[in-house]
Amino acid sequence: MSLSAVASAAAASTSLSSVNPRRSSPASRVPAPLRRSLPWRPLSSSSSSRSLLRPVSAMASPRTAAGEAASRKNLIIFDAEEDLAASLAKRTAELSARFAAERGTFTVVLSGGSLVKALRKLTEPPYLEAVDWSKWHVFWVDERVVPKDHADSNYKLASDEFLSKVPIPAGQVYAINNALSAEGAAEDYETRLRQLVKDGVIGMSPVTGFPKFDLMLMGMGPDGHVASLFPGHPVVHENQKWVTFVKDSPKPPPERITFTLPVINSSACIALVVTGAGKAGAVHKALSEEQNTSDLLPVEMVSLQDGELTWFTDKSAVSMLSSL
Ligand SMILES: O=C1O[C@H](COP(=O)(O)O)[C@@H](O)[C@H](O)[C@H]1O
Repeated sequence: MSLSAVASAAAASTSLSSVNPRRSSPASRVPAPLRRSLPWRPLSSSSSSRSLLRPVSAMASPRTAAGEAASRKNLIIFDAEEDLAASLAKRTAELSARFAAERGTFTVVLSGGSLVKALRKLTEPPYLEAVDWSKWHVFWVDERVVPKDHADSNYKLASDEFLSKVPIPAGQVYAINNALSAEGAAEDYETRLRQLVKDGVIGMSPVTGFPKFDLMLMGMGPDGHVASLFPGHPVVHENQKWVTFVKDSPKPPPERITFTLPVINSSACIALVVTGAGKAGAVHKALSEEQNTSDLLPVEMVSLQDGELTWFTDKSAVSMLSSL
């Protein structure tokens, strides 16, 4: 798929998005080559370097359950990682202002990995001065059970690249207790989350009964894993606990704690940052229409009950999506 194909898909859909979907199916108005396998309806295309797309209503698809009607999914494709980072910073700052005004706090959940570098523009003007960092409460969607100064620590990565550069109060940064076993650290983290819900720092989803974080900033591995929920691992199906653990992660280090899918899926907003050709296969499986519901990757199981999931991608990551 060339960029021009993406751009023309976006151009086609810009006019489509003005059509009332109740009167006319957007998909039926897409030019024939795009129609058959175009699950995403572009919202706008303000420049050749960006395409903003939203799934057609049918994308809420057979695999979604009742109650997910309020969920929204967007796909943004950037020419350059620099543009992605700028857009991610802008979106995060907007959400920070919105939730701080609405709730008095902004609960932000970080992953490790490549996501962290994409946050760098938040540490620069205008965001460094404009964001009310005193409202931020920071959590990890997954963490490796290693010392905080270990090269594999997601805390260390975030601290070095992001948290040390912005004035979030230290008491509002919730690292795991790495002195405990994986099981103990998961239990301890869940206990602390429950207390923060009682204290009114973290909201609760009235729909799911799980905590509702304002924004999860997450990456995805080349195998389609999110957090430390790996394909085929039984913890992917955990539906009671808020936080669980693995001791046999296929990606080192083996011992980790992770939010469970019900918690991830109760978020108000998720920004899923996925770049590079190495992730194109998982992106294709997750976003193409040819979905096999019996063999879902963890990323395919990310489906917000009542919130907005936005994929921040680049051309390489979506290069196997023939529908664009
Ligand atoms: O192990 C992990 O991997 C994923 C993906 O990392 P990436 O470098 O491929 O983006 C990350 O989201 C997760 O937090 C981390 O523990």
